[in-house]
Amino acid sequence: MACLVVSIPSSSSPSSRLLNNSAPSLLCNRLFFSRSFKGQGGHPKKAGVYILKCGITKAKESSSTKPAPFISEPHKYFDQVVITVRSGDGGHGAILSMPQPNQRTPSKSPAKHDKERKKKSSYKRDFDGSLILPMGGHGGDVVIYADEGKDSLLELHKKSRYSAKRGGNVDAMGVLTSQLRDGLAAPTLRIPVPVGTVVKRKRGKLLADLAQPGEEILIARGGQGGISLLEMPEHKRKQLMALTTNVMRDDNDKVLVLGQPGEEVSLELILRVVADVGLVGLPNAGKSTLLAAITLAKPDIADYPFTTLMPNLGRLDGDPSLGAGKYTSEATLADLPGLIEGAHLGKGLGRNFLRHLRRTRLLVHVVDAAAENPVKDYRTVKEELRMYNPEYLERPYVVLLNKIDLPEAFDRLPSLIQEISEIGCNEIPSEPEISNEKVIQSLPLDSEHATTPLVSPNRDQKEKEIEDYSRPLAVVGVSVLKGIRINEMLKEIRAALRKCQDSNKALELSM
Ligand SMILES: Nc1nc2c(ncn2[C@@H]2O[C@H](COP(=O)(O)OP(=O)(O)OP(=O)(O)O)[C@@H](O)[C@H]2O)c(=O)[nH]1
Repeated sequence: MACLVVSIPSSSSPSSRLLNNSAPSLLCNRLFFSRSFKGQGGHPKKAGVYILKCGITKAKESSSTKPAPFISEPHKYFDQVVITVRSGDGGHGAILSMPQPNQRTPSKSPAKHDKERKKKSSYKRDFDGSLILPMGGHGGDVVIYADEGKDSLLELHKKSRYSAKRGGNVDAMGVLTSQLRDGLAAPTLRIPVPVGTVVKRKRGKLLADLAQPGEEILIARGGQGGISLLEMPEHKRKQLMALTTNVMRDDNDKVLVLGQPGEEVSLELILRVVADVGLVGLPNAGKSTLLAAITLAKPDIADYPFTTLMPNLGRLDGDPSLGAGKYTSEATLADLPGLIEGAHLGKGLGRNFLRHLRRTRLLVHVVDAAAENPVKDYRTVKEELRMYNPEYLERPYVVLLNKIDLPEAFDRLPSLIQEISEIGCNEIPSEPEISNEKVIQSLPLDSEHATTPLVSPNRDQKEKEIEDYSRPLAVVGVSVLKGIRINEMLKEIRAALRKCQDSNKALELSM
């Protein structure tokens, strides 16, 4: 039995979570673990080391269940993948000859002659009487479509090549008969991706933005099936060429008999979450708790930072007080992983996720009001948003001062509300500067991969400070965990959503 001694800083830290979660699944087939904690002087709970005892077991190799490829940092992969797709080759046609009249029978009975004539006339013919010869089947196309049932691109990492089937060949024994059919066309290979997936050629141009469920794009067209040719002795050719277009003239014609090859395309798929509202804040502020409190989503919640590794989505019901108009106040909320200082440069988990705010129309800042300096935290997040994309600061937003069930938060709530409400200028942009479409169009796709922050071409924006952008639409003290002032918070979020809708309508009218 071998002993593996591992120093684990804290049992609840992300690193130990990674160990707890991933190690057994990686190694259990071969090893077993027993874990004990040795603190200093044998005292439990003091700084020390974990001893992992591992031994080799005779784990059964399951032939049917292959171990899934290990994805060590799923958050880095859930929204981006490179795949290669190939459409199917076309099926082959055939080189055919006309059936020979039976030479052994010296004289044909009239009945037999009639039968043969009928047989000849039952060949498929075009409107001008020329023969239609069978073709090889069309190779399978490759289509990518937006499927509401998918929420990440993780699955596509398990398989990086997708090939459609080839078309069927003309099934012939070399002789033209009336039974000959075209080769079977191969089915289209349909690859589902989450709604909000952007499809690009690898290091190339944008092909599609599949922002609506069911939207699809034909990525690679299957190869065309080969045609069939009639092989004829020279002396009969003249007469037959009048009857069919596909009479062989020379060896080069044979090329047409082979099905055309399918196309191979390397693609980059990038997911941009589609949500109306983006929840932003430092790690541990309570974003996931908020999502779980007001929607049916079940995000991971824990008291250590970066519990959220991938954006979680939840659906906020419409406001019942609006009666029939309630459905206009429904919204999708996205809980993004916590941002930290330097997120726009890729620190923490930030940069990968900042792009998921692009399609949102309202931001909800969640601030831990019990933290040491909530105002500084709030500014940090705003600054990160500004550095990544200044247009994010032009979106309407609401600030939630969370955890007011804790006395340290509750006592300073009035002063915090006042201080945060006053950060920014009073004017609300006279014309709505952002619509989702406008934002998406204005952002170059290359910025997905840029290592430097995205800088708007607008010089004014570049020079603007946080104070130069508008103030929050509302600042609300709340405890999402204890359910304090939830209704007031929902009222403000819905009012802000309505405002966004109104300004989008105004924008549409002005265009
Ligand atoms: N006392 C109190 N604790 C809260 C409240 N809301 C959230 N928490 C706690 O704060 C911790 C962090 O909450 P999360 O919802 O995971 O925070 P998050 O902002 O999603 O964190 P990341 O995933 O790191 O971005 C958890 O232990 C929650 O129980 C609240 O209103 N009051």
